[in-house]
Amino acid sequence: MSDLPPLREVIASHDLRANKALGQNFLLDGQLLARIAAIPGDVAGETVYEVGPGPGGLTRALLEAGATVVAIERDDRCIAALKELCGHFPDKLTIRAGDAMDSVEASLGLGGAHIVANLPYNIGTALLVRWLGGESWPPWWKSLTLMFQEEVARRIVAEPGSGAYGRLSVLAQWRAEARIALKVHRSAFVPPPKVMSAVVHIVPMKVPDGVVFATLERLTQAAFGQRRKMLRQSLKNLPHALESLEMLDIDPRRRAETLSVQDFVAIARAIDARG
Ligand SMILES: C[S@@+](CC[C@H](N)C(=O)[O-])C[C@H]1O[C@@H](n2cnc3c(N)ncnc32)[C@H](O)[C@@H]1O
Repeated sequence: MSDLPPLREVIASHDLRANKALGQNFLLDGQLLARIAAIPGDVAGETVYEVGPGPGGLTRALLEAGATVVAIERDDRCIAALKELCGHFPDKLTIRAGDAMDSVEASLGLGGAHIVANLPYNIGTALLVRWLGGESWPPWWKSLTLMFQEEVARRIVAEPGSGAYGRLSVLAQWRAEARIALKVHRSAFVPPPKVMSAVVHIVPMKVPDGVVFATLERLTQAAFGQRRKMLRQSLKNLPHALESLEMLDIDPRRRAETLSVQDFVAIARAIDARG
């Protein structure tokens, strides 16, 4: 929208100096923001839930792509700036002031929404695990398009045998498809963070039968909590785990990082069948 003030002007007029404690690293490059907004596909007519809109750069890009946006922001200084944006997109933007960690998303009427966020790094992983968790699948969201530190993004999409493969890889990949959609150089942010970033795109897939999320969570926590140890050691306190390995013919001398996502699913299913 041509009559929108430049983001730098919004930041100056609302005195939005970046607050480190809130993980504030803003994106101001319109072309880059449009590329991120396009990652979920065509969002025209779709609802997008955005966490941490800040001065509203990504929010603008999503609105310009035709989405209806519900955004939650914790920093009151940003709320006034975002309210101005509402005036440019009547009925298309809803701003919630509050903490995304406390937000009861089910009450926001977000069913079928895409989640798109340049996340504050301190809460990114916790929110991701929450969105990936839950017994009901497919989830209420249609896709996740989330900015992480590149190292975390690599863990989410990692394959077995790599150093990055771990609990987050299994939780993200057992019933969803995860890929790195875009790498973002640290210099694209104001102020630049110390490390590089990447946008991960996650789409739900069919859930494997007979597996409970909580079991998979306990299993991956135990297995990767002591990732250098053999499974017979790391899983010895998890009820039914060692019998399940035996039943599945998985060598208990193996280490967690050598098991595929399907192996973890099979072990969790066998534990649940016994429990
Ligand atoms: C990395 S900045 C991204 C800002 C903007 N989306 C952009 O791309 O320029 C993260 C934003 O999340 C907000 N934030 C931090 N913790 C939050 C929380 N718990 N709930 C909601 N928003 C939060 C910050 O105030 C900040 O605006």
